[in-house]
Amino acid sequence: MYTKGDEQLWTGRIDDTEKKEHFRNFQVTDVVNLKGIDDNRENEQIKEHTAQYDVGILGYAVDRGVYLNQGRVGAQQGPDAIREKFGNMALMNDITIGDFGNISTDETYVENVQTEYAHMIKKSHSLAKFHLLLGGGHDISYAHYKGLRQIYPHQSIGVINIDAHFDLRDAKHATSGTGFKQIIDEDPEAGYLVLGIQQAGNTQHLFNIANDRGVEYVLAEHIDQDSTNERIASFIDKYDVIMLTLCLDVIDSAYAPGVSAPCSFGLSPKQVLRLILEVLKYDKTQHISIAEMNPKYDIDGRTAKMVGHIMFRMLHRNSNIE
Ligand SMILES: N=CN[C@@H](CCC(=O)O)C(=O)O
Ligand SMILES: [Mn+2]
Ligand SMILES: [Mn+2]
Repeated sequence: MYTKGDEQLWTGRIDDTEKKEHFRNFQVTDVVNLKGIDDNRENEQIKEHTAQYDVGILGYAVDRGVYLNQGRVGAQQGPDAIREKFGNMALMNDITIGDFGNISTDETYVENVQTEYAHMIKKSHSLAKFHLLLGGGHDISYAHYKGLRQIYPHQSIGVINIDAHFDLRDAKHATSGTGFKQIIDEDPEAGYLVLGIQQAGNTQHLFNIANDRGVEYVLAEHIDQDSTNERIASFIDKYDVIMLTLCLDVIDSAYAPGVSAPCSFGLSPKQVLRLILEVLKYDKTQHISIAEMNPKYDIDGRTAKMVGHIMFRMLHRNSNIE
């Protein structure tokens, strides 16, 4: 079900109400009700009623897929926790932000909410130049892919996942651990590159699936090798559109305790940011999903704040919105 963004989340310290150089992100954020925008007339209505935002935020407030994957729940509150931290960070450059609200579900399974989320990704696409899709469990990955498929029906899609895990599980129902298996089963043209894989975090069976299905990956301990950039470049070169998704459990649990499945020997935030900026450099990515933010296990909001920082750095070095 769709819920308009909560205006109360976009509040914070006010240094000045007029001069932009004093502003924080919340002071340039509009809460936009997507329900008010007709599916079939979206482009005309956008022109009439809404400027195009530099950045759009759409939340996937769902942790049912984590539960179905035997994980610890709490990520339903992830999108709002990130909004609060990001909103209070300084505004750099003269960007505008649209909060397009959250999708959530009361259902047992996540297939329907994934379909609804994909529809909302399509619907909000022309409302912003760059989109942040905030989770929620990593079942957001399949919804992200389905949304891109609707936006780009004929283009090839390469999927880059910054993650400790392959998420290549087979299951009767979609979960937070099945998203990329669903994508490659459904779309033989899609490619899949995972950056930051933990050997201890994936069984031999999952490595076998990855190898059998031609999945490309870089282990966490090899991420700083020069060859990583070459792997990214040659992967991106093969596809028209790049879907970029970040599973926050790729980051060491010292920095990111507030995730569904915390990780030892994970990447540092700097390493992750470097990977994201490297991918964005190729200008084939207009949507990034950020998954598994779980405020229930966060310590002093440090994980949510780190995500806010990652968003800040992405948005202020992003050629899509310059
Ligand atoms: N989305 C997360 N997926 C991981 C979870 C691992 C864990 O719970 O330890 C997976 O299925 O492998
Ligand atoms: Mn993961
Ligand atoms: Mn994942």
